[in-house]
Amino acid sequence: MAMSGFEGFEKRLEINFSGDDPMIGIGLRQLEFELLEEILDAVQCTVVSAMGNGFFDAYVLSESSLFVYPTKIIIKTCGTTQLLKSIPPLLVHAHHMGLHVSGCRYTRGSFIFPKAQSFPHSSFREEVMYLEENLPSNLCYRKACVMPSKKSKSSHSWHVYTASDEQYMVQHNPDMFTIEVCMTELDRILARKFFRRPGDIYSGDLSGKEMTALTGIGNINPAALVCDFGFDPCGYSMNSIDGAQYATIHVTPEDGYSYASFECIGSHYDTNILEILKKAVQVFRPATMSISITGATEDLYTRVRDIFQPLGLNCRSCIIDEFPSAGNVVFQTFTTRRKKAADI
Ligand SMILES: C[S@+](CC[C@H](N)C(=O)[O-])C[C@H]1O[C@@H](n2cnc3c(N)ncnc32)[C@H](O)[C@@H]1O
Repeated sequence: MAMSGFEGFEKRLEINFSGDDPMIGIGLRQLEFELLEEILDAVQCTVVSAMGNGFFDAYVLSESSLFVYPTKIIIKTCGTTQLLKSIPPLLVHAHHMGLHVSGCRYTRGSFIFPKAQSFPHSSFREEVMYLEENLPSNLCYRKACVMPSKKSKSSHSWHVYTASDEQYMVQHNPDMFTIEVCMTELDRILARKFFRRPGDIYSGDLSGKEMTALTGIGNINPAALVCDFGFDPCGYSMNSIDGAQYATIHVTPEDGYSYASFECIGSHYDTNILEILKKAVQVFRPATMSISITGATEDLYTRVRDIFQPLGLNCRSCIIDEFPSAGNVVFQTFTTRRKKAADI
């Protein structure tokens, strides 16, 4: 942990694969646990809890989450983890299974403690150089961009890198989108629910279950299965699985650098997703928030913006950029009325 505090803002890496393997129905899910541990070792985090269904496996990590689908892997890590170092061992193991990379997307917000990060995360420039050096040359459609929250010098930006090959451009499903919510300055009373009670002797699993119930996180999507973990003395992580779709929440409740994230994937035909998003934000009532949607339509990001107004969270900036194979990435920032737009 940084001397200054825990870095809640996550780095997120999604890698898509393709191949002629007859086992493609299982694909990356065949990876033995020891090999997953080896990949996570390079990142400097560990598995603390796991579950799966017919579609994918979901792991809660000591620093955020890992999702393994047959041809897609998503790793999200916070703190001072070195997420991009997962790429070389992951590509080696995938290659042994007859899978090759067809698409990659790396995203993150602005770190609260950027100086605490080490190689290859000391700057976005360094991250992009590392990605360029470690991804195969068939990913010829590449783009890196920092999306600011304001035209002037901004304190919060969304960093996006995408790379894909011809095949991924064809296979990519435009009906799906990813929502990444980063919340800071959490309501202090609500944040306290993510501290363990002094003297409790619960395991991380039991503590997580208690936090899920106490905070209302368990009601966000009653149809989903939840795997949760409560850290000691504070902090919380959960993954939920609902068919082929996941959602994940991570909480750093410490005052001064409180942070929570919510992420889910959705389909443009799924009308329930906005209600889920609204419920997730209400658990934390942040004073500042950013929402990034990859694969967004105008209808979707407008509706997302509008659901938060009744909660007192006003949209302060909205920036849109197009990425090959990822479609539109829309980055919106919000603050409560009591905060001035100049604060973000
Ligand atoms: C892993 S969790 C959730 C991370 C997530 N990215 C976030 O901050 O939203 C981080 C919280 O758990 C606390 N924590 C306690 N023990 C920890 C451990 N062994 N590893 C990581 N975090 C731990 C941290 O102080 C922090 O409040």
